[in-house]
Amino acid sequence: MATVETHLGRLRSDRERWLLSASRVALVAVAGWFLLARRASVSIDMRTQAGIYLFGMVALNLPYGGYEHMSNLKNRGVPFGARYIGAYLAMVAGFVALFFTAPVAGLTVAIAVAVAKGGHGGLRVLDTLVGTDHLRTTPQRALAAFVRGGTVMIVPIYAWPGDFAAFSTFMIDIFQPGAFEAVAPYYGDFRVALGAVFAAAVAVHVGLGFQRRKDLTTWAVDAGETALLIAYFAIVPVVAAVGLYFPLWYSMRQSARAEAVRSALPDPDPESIPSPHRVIVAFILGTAATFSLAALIATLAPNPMSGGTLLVSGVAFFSVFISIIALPHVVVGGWLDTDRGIWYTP
Ligand SMILES: CC1=C(/C=C/C(C)=C/C=C/C(C)=C/C=O)C(C)(C)CCC1
Repeated sequence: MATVETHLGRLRSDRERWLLSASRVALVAVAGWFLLARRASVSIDMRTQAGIYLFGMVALNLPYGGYEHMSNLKNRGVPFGARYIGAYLAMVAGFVALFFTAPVAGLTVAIAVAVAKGGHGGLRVLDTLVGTDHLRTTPQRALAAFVRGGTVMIVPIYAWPGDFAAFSTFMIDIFQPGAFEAVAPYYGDFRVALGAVFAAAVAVHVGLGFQRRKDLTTWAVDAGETALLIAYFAIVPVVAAVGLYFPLWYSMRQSARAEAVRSALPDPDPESIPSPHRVIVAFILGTAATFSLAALIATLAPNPMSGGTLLVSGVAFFSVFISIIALPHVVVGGWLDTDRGIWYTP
């Protein structure tokens, strides 16, 4: 039996506490390993990084996304499910069209999706499991989400410019070979300007949170985790860093949040629990739709092997693909569905 303690008005079980701690320990361990490796002049090559990314994102993180949809759509009736899936597919189609017609804009949106997902998802974990009393207004919450999510992409844009630009090129080349060249000369200035905006955002977020805190712990956990994420993305090479962040941090913490939400609700009516065969059919249909979409994009795109080798091209292709299916996940499932969306917090 998990012991339950009241913390800032929230309920946390041992398992939820364990998952939060495990996500922090995992990031510290990965960053520590890369720090030691660098000191010992051991560098990991791009093939290994790409293998880590694909394992983390495809084998570990993708199934978690499927689970989020399943639990979100469970028992919500056919009209709701149809509207949700309709809106979802419309956004997917729009984003695919954007990549084909304006891939630089497509890449920009993909980066924004990763920031939004890490940021808003992370904020909801804090809401449920830690407390966010230090974040009083909507603009302050938006700033908190920007800072948390910004660690995932903005810190690597600054800390790993070579690899970031190379993979940006591969992602764009899938659709229009050579199109990155038009913006490549601005990367250096953009990197410095974005880095400065981000540093200012972090300072304001941490400072304002301290000023408005009710309880020092909540603010300290937020500030400490922000510092951990910044250090992690600055130390760990970008491809391995992103590939491990989503399964080890994002999904692990969301599953702790989902557990807390579930245990805060009354026990479900046994009649409303879907039968195993419906769950299995839904999972298979979801998997088939996901893989068919990937196959369709790979078939239609002029240059799906833009990175040259299988693993490097796989990272570029999967990053485009996961962003395409994650955009409606964030907008439809996360922002529009305020009743029981993917980041629902009671
Ligand atoms: C631009 C760029 C990248 C982009 C990755 C993206 C955009 C990942 C999106 C992930 C999402 C949305 C996951 C959701 O669960 C890499 C590969 C890190 C390499 C460096 C350059």
